[in-house]
Amino acid sequence: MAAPTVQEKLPELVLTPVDRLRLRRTRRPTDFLERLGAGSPRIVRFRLRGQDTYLLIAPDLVRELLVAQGRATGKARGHSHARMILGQGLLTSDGDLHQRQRRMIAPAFHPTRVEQYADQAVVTATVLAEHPDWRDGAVRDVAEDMIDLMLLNIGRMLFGADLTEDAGAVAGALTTLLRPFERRLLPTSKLMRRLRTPGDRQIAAAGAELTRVVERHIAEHRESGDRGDILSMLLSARDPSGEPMPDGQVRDEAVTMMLAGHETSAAALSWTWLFLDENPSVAERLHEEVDRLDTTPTHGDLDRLPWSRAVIAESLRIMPPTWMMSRRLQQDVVFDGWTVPDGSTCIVAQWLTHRDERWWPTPLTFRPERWITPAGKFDETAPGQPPGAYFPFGMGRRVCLGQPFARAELALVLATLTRHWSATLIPGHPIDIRPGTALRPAHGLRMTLHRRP
Ligand code: HEM
Repeated sequence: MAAPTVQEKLPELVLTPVDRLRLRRTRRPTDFLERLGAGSPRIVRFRLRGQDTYLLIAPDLVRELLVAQGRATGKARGHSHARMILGQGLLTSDGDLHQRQRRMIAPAFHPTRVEQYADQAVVTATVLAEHPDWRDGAVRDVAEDMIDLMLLNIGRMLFGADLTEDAGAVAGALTTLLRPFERRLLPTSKLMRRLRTPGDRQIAAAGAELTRVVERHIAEHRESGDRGDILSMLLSARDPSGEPMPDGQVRDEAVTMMLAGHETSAAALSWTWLFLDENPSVAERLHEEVDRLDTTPTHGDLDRLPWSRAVIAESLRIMPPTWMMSRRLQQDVVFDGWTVPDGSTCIVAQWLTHRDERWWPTPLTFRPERWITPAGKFDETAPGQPPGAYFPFGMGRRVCLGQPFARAELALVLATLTRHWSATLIPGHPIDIRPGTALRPAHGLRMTLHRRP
């Protein structure tokens, strides 16, 4: 059967005035996604700020967009705010520039380098585990501590340096970036969006602050030469014609990695602390696994940490730090027999697909055992989910460049910290999500620390 023509459009999901009112009151764009996904459609067409937009929920459609049609898509318009800070870095660039940059940067994520970065992350986590602020009975905002830890990790990995003194600038810039994203998906009025989002000037100021931090590190690297970190690689990289990366591009890539690589990982670990508190038997099995390690784990121990890896995989499934992604079609594409026209925005949402009972039995139950094979190994295909049902790091040409590092880092940091510590949420602490550039706990995570015997 021939695909319907562009004129025979997929019927539009029209939100009722009550829906719109309700959504206007929520701070959570994920509520909007859930409203669109109600009734378990595979694909939904709706109007977003006067534009035809398609939400692809079924795994095969997610794959079709991100993998099969990877060349026929670009980043959606919604990235214009992000470009004010990230410039033409990997996350926000498109086409030939993106491809050239990705090729030039890929060696920085060679497996031997990833091993070094991951082992460095363990060193940083050990410092936190032994920090005087982490004492038995102390109440900490664990989400904040995870942000600080990941900022230290990304600083070491990128600049071979301690980012602590720049933490304020980086965190402030992030917050500024975060707000427009939070409102982006909601069908609110233009006025509401303007009231709730920072102006261009504030965003530009946040970008300038980040530029200052990165430029200082570039200058220091030029003086000291190769330090074995990512910035050294960026400065020494050459394109096929032997040209180095212009300084502005190095800045954009470094800022991109600083932002892409720390908030996501911190969010993943924060939710994991909460899941462990809510699921004592999971925590117990984790403690048994990490107690079997004689010393602090290293990258070489990952095979001995299947449960730690399964806990992280399950956490990334239920609380995916990247909870949705968008693309702009650069040609007509047929999805499920419907022709989606060139120029349309397509959205895929980990928040929906990862939590859909069509592909995940008891989707909201935290069950790390899904990821364990009968032989007791961690395996990402163990749940038997269809391809495209699990994509915390994206898929296809633009799959997360930091993925191998992030997976190793998360499992090793978790193992390192839980060898010495467990944590319980303080009674009455409110739990809600804050879906910004990453899905974070809206009110932080105030937890009591318990030193393990
Ligand atoms: C739990 C941790 C992380 C998660 C969940 C995550 C998620 C993602 C996702 C979903 C994408 C694809 C975005 C899209 O296709 O539109 C992405 C891209 C990217 N990520 Fe990550 N990420 C994580 C950690 C990291 C780390 C640690 C780094 C670097 C040190 C990093 C660097 C990047 C870069 C450079 C891209 C852009 C790739 C491209 O467009 O070619 N990420 N990430």
